[in-house]
Amino acid sequence: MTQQVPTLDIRRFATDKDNFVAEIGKAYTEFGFCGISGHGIPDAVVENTYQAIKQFFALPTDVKAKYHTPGQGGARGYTAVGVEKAKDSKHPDLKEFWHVGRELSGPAPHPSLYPNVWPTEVAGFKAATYALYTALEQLGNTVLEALALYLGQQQNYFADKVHYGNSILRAIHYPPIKDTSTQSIRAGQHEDINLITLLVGSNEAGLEILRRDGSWLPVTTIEGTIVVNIGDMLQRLTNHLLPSTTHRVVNPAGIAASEPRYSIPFFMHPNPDYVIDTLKTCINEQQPNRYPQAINSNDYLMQRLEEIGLIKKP
Ligand SMILES: O=C(O)CCC(=O)C(=O)O
Ligand SMILES: [Fe+2]
Repeated sequence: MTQQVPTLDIRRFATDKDNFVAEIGKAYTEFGFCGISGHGIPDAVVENTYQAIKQFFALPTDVKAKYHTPGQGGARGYTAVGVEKAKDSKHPDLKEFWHVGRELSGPAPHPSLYPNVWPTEVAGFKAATYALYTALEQLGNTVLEALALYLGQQQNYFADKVHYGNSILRAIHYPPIKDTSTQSIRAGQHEDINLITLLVGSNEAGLEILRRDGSWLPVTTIEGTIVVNIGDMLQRLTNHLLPSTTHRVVNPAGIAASEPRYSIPFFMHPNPDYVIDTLKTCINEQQPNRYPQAINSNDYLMQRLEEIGLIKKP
């Protein structure tokens, strides 16, 4: 039987907690990925965001370029095709994207929490995308509660570590592929940097994860499922108990190459001044601490953004 990334109904976290926690832990230790259904995010919240981002990406290149802020590593607003590449890859990804960050009600608790920019050309862009940001953050908090229990911590372990996290909603447009002889792919193989990623729109073909035997497994889920995967920060915190699984987005074959693809990952980050120090519950004689040196999460992020071409080395 071909293996599949499992899908779990998040409502069971309230009704069947112990089993749910065991099952989600098993899914992550095996795959680093899990589909989440029963999340209650209305279709309209997702659909409104897709409408808004499709309108934005359809704007002329020079209009979109106005929304790129130099020196921020693409943290907010627009990043053009050809800028981001996977770590260790020679070829840039075939994608452009827009980043929405946290809206702050007062002064920024950390300088990396930049203000958002919003495109004036698309009516309702902020309302639509920020509604999705908020909904995904809430779902992410619930997934982190389940993972905290799996890791032998209090359910609310992550709450005060993410409440002003520098989380980012990334709306991605992979344009139709005109040059089918290109060496680039839509998203070169990589691991996500953050704690967890919640991916909306993964029911469109193309996403694949790397299995331990070296094969690529397509992630196929039914519509409405949100795929949630572990990123490098959580892998590091858990001493690789929860693996940050390598994944990529491949170019479609044949006629499908002329179709665009859209997807919306939400990269959930800890507070920028949170220090990632390996959990004691994840260290033992068989699994000695791989990271005896703790690291500030914003410093870690900066190192990683350099590797993928989003910020220049100082
Ligand atoms: O587009 C997708 O399905 C995945 C994108 C992704 O892996 C990323 O942006 O980190
Ligand atoms: Fe990714």
